[in-house]
Amino acid sequence: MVKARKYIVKQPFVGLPKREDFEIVEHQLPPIKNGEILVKVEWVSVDPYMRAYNGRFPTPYDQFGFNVGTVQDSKDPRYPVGRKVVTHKGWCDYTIANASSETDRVYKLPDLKGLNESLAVGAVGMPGATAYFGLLEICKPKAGETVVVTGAAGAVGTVVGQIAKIKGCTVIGFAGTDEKCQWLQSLGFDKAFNYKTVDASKVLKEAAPSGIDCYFDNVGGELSSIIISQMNVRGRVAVCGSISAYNDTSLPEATILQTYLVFKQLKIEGFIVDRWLGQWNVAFADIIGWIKSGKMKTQEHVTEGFDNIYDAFVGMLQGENTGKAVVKI
Ligand SMILES: NC(=O)C1=CN([C@@H]2O[C@H](COP(=O)(O)OP(=O)(O)OC[C@H]3O[C@@H](n4cnc5c(N)ncnc54)[C@H](OP(=O)(O)O)[C@@H]3O)[C@@H](O)[C@H]2O)C=CC1
Ligand SMILES: CCCCC/C=C/C=O
Repeated sequence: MVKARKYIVKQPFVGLPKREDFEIVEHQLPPIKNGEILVKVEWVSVDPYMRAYNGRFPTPYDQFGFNVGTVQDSKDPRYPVGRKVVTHKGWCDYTIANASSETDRVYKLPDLKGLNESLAVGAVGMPGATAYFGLLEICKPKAGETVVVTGAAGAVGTVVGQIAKIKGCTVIGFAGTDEKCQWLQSLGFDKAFNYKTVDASKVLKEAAPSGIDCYFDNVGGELSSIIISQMNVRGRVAVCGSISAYNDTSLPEATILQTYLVFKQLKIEGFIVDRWLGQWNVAFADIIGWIKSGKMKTQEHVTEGFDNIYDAFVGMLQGENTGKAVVKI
């Protein structure tokens, strides 16, 4: 019998999630059954969808999310003891997973070619696949075009901007501090602006005098409306998320964008990365290749310790992370 710990969400979040919305529960894991594996978790991911999806589930529920670990016991020959795996079993230190379960989402750790295993919840995990397919399949950027990405210094945004550079585009990012913006320019972004301090409309007119062709929207809100109002005819918008409003309790006032959508004939498409689940490995292979060849850089904001996952989560929601927010268990 293994003693395990996990985070339970006790009550619906109101505004920014509070520590008392969670409870850490210690429990005995039963012996594994046929088809199951026992996993020792080493890396846990904290992501915005854990906030955004909160209202979808009746409480209490186990906090879901991707993690990376090692198989300690196995009754599934595909996942022998010692095998490194990714699961969607969330914020826990030990867990039992079933690779045949859609919700457990077990898959073998990709061959990272010596890169850090934590990347499997970042650039070589769900956020990397989000950036890859959202940009390439929805925005379809062409060399020479101008791409704007918000949430640019985060897990998804850093990968979006760097893929757009690899594809020969001019890339403009928006992030929440001057330090993040300087770092984005060191990654090769042509321009990066602190959305908290600049006049976004003005800086965009200067940085993209010929207009914007593609917009990868991670944040929503007025910043997105300003960007969309400066797009070129037949521009493409990939709506990935709206983190600017995840903690809001009521919908903010909206700018009327229909005029721009019609006259500029824009294409706007929301997406969930699961749409390409069967092709995530294609994204991972390309991203690993770009990292290994030096064309793409990654950074992680690492929090240490199981007891600190809540702090890592709200820190990420408040912009403490540059790059991917992860927790080392
Ligand atoms: N559609 C899909 O399938 C998926 C969607 N997503 C979405 O992608 C987006 C980015 O996720 P991810 O890269 O994991 O997270 P990040 O690593 O970018 O972390 C979240 C960041 O959001 C920024 N932020 C917080 N509040 C605001 C605000 N009011 N306005 C603008 N930015 C804000 C902060 O950076 P800063 O300092 O710049 O403010 C913070 O660091 C989210 O909207 C998420 O929901 C993610 C994965 C899959
Ligand atoms: C279960 C993995 C899919 C996460 C999609 C995220 C959407 C919004 O943030």
